[in-house]
Amino acid sequence: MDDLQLNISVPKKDKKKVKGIEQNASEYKFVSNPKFTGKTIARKRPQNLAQKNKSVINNAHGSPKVSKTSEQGPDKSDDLAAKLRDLSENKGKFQGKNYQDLSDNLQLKQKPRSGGWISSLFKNNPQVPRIGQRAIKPIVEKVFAGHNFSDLDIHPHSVANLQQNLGLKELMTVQQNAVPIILQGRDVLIRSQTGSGKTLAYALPIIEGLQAIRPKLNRHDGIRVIVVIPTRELAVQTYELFVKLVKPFTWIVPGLLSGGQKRKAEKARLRKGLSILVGTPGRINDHLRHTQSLNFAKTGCLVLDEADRLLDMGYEKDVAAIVKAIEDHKKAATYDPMAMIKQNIVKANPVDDETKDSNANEEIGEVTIKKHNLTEVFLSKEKQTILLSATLTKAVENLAGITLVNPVFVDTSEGKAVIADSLKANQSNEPPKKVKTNKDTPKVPENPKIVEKEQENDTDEEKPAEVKRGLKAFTGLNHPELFKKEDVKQATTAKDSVQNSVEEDSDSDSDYEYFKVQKQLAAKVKVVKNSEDDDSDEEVEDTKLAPEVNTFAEALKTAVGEDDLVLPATVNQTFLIVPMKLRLVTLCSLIVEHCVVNKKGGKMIVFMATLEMVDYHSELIELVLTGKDVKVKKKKLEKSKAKKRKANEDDAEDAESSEEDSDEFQVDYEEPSEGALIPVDIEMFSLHGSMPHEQRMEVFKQFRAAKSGVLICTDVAARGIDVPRVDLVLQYCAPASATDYVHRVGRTGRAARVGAAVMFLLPSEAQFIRHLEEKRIRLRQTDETRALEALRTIAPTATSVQRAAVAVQARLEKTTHTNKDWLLRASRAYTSWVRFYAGYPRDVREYLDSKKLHLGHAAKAFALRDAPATLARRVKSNPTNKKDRPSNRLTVHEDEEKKRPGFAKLKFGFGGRHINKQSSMHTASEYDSGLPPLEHSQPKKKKSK
Ligand SMILES: Nc1ncnc2c1ncn2[C@@H]1O[C@H](COP(=O)(O)OP(=O)(O)OP(=O)(O)O)[C@@H](O)[C@H]1O
Repeated sequence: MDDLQLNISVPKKDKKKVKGIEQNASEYKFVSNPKFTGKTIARKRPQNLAQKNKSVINNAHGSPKVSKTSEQGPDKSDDLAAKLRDLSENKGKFQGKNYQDLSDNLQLKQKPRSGGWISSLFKNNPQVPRIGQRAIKPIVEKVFAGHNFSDLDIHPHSVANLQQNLGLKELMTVQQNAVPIILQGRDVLIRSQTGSGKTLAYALPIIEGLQAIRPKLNRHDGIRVIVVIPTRELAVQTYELFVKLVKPFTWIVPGLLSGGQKRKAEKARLRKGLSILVGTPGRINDHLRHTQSLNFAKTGCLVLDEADRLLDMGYEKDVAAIVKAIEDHKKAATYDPMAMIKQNIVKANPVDDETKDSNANEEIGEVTIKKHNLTEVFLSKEKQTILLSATLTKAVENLAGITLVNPVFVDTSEGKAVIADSLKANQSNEPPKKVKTNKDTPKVPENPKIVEKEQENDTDEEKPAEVKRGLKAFTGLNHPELFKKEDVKQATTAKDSVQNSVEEDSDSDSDYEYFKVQKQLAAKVKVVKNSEDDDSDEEVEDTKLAPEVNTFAEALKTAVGEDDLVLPATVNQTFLIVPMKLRLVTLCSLIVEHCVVNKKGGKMIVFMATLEMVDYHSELIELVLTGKDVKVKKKKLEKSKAKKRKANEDDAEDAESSEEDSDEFQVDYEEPSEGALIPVDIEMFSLHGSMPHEQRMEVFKQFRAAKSGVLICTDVAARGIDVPRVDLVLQYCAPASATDYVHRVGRTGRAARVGAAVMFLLPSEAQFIRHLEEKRIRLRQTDETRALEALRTIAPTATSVQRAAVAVQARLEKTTHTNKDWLLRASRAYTSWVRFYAGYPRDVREYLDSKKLHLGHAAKAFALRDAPATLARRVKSNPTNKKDRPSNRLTVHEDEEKKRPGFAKLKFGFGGRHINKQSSMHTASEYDSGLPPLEHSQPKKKKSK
């Protein structure tokens, strides 16, 4: 263990360096050890060394003695004057206490028996490397399109509502490109950068499609739209947008199912009826299993927002189950009076195209409102699917291949496929086009109306039957009434033959497999149909109809293969290399600088790795910087303490030993010479996935409303959330992937606003920048020498930046060592981070290598003074430290499976439960959706004889 202890001594040969620092005390610099190898550099301190090295000893009478070390210093008189001033300012503070004067002039003292290891904040730090910038040309996106909402073919009430209630007039690029296509009822995959207005790009046409349904919808008509979203906060935000958009159309009712809430209330809401359902996949699935009134027979549109996240969080089964439920419910809905009436009317009054068009439109005053194809989709048994994300992955490509039929790919980044249409290639019978450069990009008419018109022609005139069949691969085959009789016959024959061939080797338990089979089936049926239509042209038709060989597939493949990431050009991206020991004080400094010094009223988000880190850091920083005690959190803590006390009645003995432990941590601490820190007014917030639902929602609401403040959070806040006025994103812990980096940074600089993003890296992590550069992300290194300057604002009596930093660190450590609770929280945060660090995904592990961590220095970054092994033992041995396991939304009991007839069975996990193998260790608890928790199996009691 010796090699993990921290060194407090100053070896003689280092003294020159120390003096050098003292000389330039005003010019702050990280002191580095140039020979740092990333391995342990500290050594055990001989017990008596501290005494020998005391430079300023304040004896019981307060008379300062100057040590040899300081005598040798060239700026002796200055230094002495500073010390004398300190002494007069802090009269009496040092009575009877011993302080060392090392490189940073101040040291914390600790009882030798609690490990006896203390370290200097500025000593033995590894050198901060300079990372030059490579010539990377980031991809840019034009955010605004230069058109207005009134240019779209949408209801004037919607245009007015957007302007009056949302303050929106000009269209964003993604909206201009995507709205007309969605109004066409086409399946779409949309990729555009963070904060580019994707939510409105799908919500607006959906409302447009729904409001045109006549007779008007009512809430009992069933759920028409399902929007699946990975996190609760994003679900709430999206739901709120729908609420705003339906203002002019009060008969459309949006609803929210987001987990964490009482099932009973949600059930009641579902019974009352909804037109649009926004929810997290786990919760929707939960209701699918337990709520009889939830029915998707009328669902005409499915939106999968943050599609890549939905998949990499292990939600793919939930998503597949929802898609399948829509399919099953539609299939099961044999009696549909509205559809029958509509069909009969059509049969009785065959009309020509012109009359049909005029019937389809409605007159409002002098304006004629067009009925779009999407409205027809809502009235049929078909379904439109929309996938969205700012980042694409192979998994999204697979999902698109499985769920989208004859889709359109909208990518708004420069030089990419603006619109790649799977039907366009088929029509022209041209080989698939390359979409890498502007030159090769499929031509898109500038006016969205033209796009719409062209597509109308494509679908309505040239290939209506094909579109009808192809567009809805899953629903069409199961709803023969949509086809002519002969089509049905062929479809059924083809279906049978494909089904037979596939059933043998398919995994009938897997929803995902089910969709693959369905997709194959749909493609094969199309081929069969066409070969019968024209035998001689078989080969050509085959190529034409295979959805894989088209512009869409090529464009998507290229986009995924290139793996380039796009960030708003308005965000100034930088990184700061901070030695481990200085991380916490540097964080405090940046918070003070951003919220107090530079921009009064700055609003920032700080991303940390684990929920334990979030809890601990937010409370600690709030207490140290503002002096405020967090009452709510304390209450929560007391509650959980009481609960634990009840549960552990027989822990009296352990409690006693814990008391002893806390004694051990009563550090002989005194304020450093700088005296008390000046409290500043900063509002702190914290957010993570394991917080109680109400608290989580309240924090989100408060932070959104706040004019300034700091939100410390995990990646639960990295996706989609749109908090106004966030002007700085700070990544305190490196992200698990370049994609996560993009989404975290994307919380600022939204809708073309200016923002800044800073990432903290350890010296050993510096090469992570190269990894980001490979994805065309370019960052600039910030000068670390100024990073701590803001601390002088809160420690104004400090004579140097270093002194201020030590004073803040001292206060942080003092707070952490006040009592057992604090220490446990710190230890938990520390161990959770170490564990997290060891679990970085393989492709970033070479840059974020846990073997290069200095665990002793890391303890300092958690304001701990104890050796890592002691901490780990403490955390492990404390019986009250057993955390409640987060409820696992991926677990479903077998008896629940049976509640909904026809619901697909999932694979068996341990102990008769179904467990999704792909649940990610990094995110599982963050995205809990409220399903019942795992029950711990009780060990069988031995029968007493
Ligand atoms: N036409 C518009 N003009 C101005 N602001 C807009 C417009 N459309 C949307 N916005 C605003 O842009 C912000 C970002 O929108 P949104 O949350 O939909 O982005 P996003 O692309 O979904 O981002 P992310 O990928 O991070 O989820 C929101 O504050 C929204 O109100």
